[in-house]
Amino acid sequence: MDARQLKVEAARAVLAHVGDGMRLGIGTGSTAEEFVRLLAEKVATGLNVIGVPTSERTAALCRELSVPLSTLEETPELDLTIDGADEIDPSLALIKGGGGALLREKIVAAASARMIVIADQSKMVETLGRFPLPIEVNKFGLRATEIAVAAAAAGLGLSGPVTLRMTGSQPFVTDGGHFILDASFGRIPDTRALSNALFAIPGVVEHGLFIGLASTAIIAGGDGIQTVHAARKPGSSIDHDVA
Ligand SMILES: O=C(CO)[C@H](O)[C@H](O)COP(=O)(O)O
Repeated sequence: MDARQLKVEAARAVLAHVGDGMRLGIGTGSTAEEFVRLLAEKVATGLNVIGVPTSERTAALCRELSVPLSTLEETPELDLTIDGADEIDPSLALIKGGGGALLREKIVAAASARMIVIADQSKMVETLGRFPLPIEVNKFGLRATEIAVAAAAAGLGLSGPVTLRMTGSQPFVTDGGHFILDASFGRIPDTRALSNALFAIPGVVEHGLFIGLASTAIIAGGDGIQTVHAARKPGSSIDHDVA
């Protein structure tokens, strides 16, 4: 199976968690889009759900496929968010934001009772950090924020290029009107410490470390679907089921 087919399989498997009447957060990216396509088929045959999209891109696809939409203003409490990820570690901490939607993705996930992340097996890592960490920053004071991000990382023994994300010759601008810095720090042993250090920088709007948000990961691989549940209490173990 190629990578796209694995994404479709993960998206198909998560449909089992979607019930009638649910208020859904709908993620961004190629895996989330496979989910939207399958969800639209269910909606067309009578499933009643309302979706809050995490990006303009996802909203456009939902509209095109007639998936009913709401906003977080109208529907501030959600039952379930389904989203992709750039990296997933065994505790279900994530790196997200490869598609530039991390701010809305995190707001929507935090407003949800549960978040299920869907991915192909290439996204699983032992320690986050192979994928450059997206950091959403205010346009004002960009250079000062870049310097502060590098200094915060250095304080934790992390270093590496911090680059402004571009679209062609122009900086990439998020749906919220911000820029994104992609930080290639390599392995991040203490994600919580880096998260705290980044939030201490005034120009940082949000970062792509999602810690303690995903309750379940549905991972598609050559051997089938693996469902991983986050430990409910600190220190308790992670359950792995292979279906
Ligand atoms: O965080 C994201 C967008 O901001 C995506 O979920 C992440 O980049 C994974 O995308 P894909 O499913 O295309 O690999």
